[in-house]
Formats: sequence, structure tokens, C-alpha cells
Amino acid sequence: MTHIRGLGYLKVQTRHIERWRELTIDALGFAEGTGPDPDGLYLRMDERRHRLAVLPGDTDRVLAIGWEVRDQFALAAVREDVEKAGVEVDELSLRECADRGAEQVIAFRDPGGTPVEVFFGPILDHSPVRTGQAQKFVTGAQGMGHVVLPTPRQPDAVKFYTEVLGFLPRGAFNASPDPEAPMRIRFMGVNQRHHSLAIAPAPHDGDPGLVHLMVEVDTLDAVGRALDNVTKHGFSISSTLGRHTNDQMVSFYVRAPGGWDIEYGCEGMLVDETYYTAEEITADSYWGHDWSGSEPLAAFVPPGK
Ligand SMILES: Cc1ccc(O)c(O)c1CC[C@@H]1C(=O)CC[C@]2(C)C(=O)CC[C@@H]12
Ligand SMILES: [Fe+2]
Repeated sequence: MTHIRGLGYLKVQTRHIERWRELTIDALGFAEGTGPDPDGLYLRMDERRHRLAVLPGDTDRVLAIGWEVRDQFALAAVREDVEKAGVEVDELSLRECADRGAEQVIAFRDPGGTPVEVFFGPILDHSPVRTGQAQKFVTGAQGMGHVVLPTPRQPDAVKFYTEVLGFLPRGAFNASPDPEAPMRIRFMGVNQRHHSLAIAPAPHDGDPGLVHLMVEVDTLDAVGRALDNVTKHGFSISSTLGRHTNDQMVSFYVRAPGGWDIEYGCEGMLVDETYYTAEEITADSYWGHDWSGSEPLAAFVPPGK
């Protein structure tokens, strides 16, 4: 049983914050949110003060992936499980918790080295969420979306998320035709969203530490308009529109400054755990999702290239 209820927030840093503003607010229709750094870009999707925090920095990389639990008791249980697994856990100060818009936050690193935070008690902003296309982001009990993390230590990372944090396996995509050398992207879920996390094998550690962030909106029209907008603003499309086979989501991928993608989709399926079993998909999509025009993902480019 997992205590984690969903993806709560994502914090990244970038050398190109103005371009990030154009991508997220002008093109994808995130609402402007609030946060502690006057130079930070804080993006709202719902009643949370912000879900995505983008801070100025000298490299482009992930700063924290925030997982939400129900309450202080769940947080204490997660902390105990992580410490029992031999991982050092930090408790964030009251100031640091307030900065993240949560009552209490713990922090540690996963076996891939990704900075992980677990929190309870998100602080709400009840003012109207003024999104760019009047679209609604699909969050609530499904969390903010999903992240795909790259790591050269994929087996250890998958073991940690499933056995220590209690994520449920939600199948895999085997991208290798060789049965003796499978290359599986592994999907994991904690709620009715098919996957809140996927872990992909990568050739090296290091920046940006992300493959993509997926956010979901309520209509296909909002996805289409966002696709028009990113093209108009001169962003590179990593993958054309398509429908995934595992979560049934219709999405496109746009390259963010920093060498990783934002996946923007709709119509994701709802998993019913009473009946679900973890399946292996043999194609990533029923149609579409043409990656042939993609600039290489930084996570998969060999070091020194
Ligand atoms: C296969 C799949 C199903 C549902 C998703 O939300 C999802 O992101 C994916 C994986 C997409 C995946 C990727 O993100 C990195 C580049 C990949 C490995 C490809 O080149 C094809 C599949 C791509
Ligand atoms: Fe995805």
C-alpha cells in the first residue's frame, strides 16, 4: 500500500527563464501563480499556489519532484520507510515548507540521484485560475500529471519506487526488438492516472535529469490550440499529436529550454485497480507521435557530445 497520493509539484531551474514564460504562459496557457523568489516563474494549474516552479539558474535541471501524501501520519510513515531503506532524509524548515506551499516537507534522493520531496498540507489560493485557453487542467485526485525520469540505474530506481515508496507497477514499453536485451521504460502509478512516474534507462547521470513532464487538460480543442500556439511562438515539436496505447492519452510533446519535453494531452484513461494488471505495450501509440523531427533529448545524448 502506498501513502503517496499523486504528483504534487515540480521545481526546475533554467538559464532561459523568459523563454520558459513564453512557453508555459503564452503558449500552453498555464496561469501565473505565486512563490517566494521575485525572479521565479510560478505556474498555476488549479487552487494550489503553484504546481510548476521555474527558477533562474546557471544550468537547466530538475530541483525537486514533489509527491503528495494525505497527512502528517502518512508523511511520518514514508519517512520511516525511506530511512529503513538506508536513505538519509532531511526535514525542511518552516520557511522552506512555506516556500513550497505546504505544511510539512521531507527531502531525499532516489537511487538515480533525483531530488525527491514528499509533503502534506498544500496551501490553497482560492482566486480564479485564469488559464490561457480557458481550459481546465486535470489534477485533483489524479495529481498534477506525470514525470519521466532518466537514470543509468533503472533497476535500483524502480525497486526503490515500488518497494520502498509503494508505487504500483503500471506496465512497460519494451523499445528493444531483441528478446535477450529488453529495454523497458517502466510505468508506475499511485492513483487513477495510469502513470504518475515512468523511469527510462539512460546512458549517463547529470542535467537535466528529466525526460518529460506531462500535464493534462480537459478538451481536445485545448490541446489543439496549445499545439498551434507553440508552433506560432517558434518552439520545436518533439513529437506530433498521437494517442498512447497504455494510458490512451492524446498528446503532443514540445521541447522546453533545457533539452527536455513538456507533454500536453487530454483523454487519459482512469485505472480501476480492481481489474488492472500491468501489461507490456509493443508500440507507444495507436497513431501519430512521430518523433522523427525531434531534437535529441539531453538525457539520452552520450556525455561529451
Ligand atoms: C510509451 C509512452 C506511453 C505513455 C506516455 O505518457 C509516454 O510518455 C510514453 C513514452 C514516450 C517516450 C519518451 O518520452 C521518450 C522518447 C521515447 C522513448 C521514444 O523515442 C518513443 C517513446 C518515447
Ligand atoms: Fe508521458
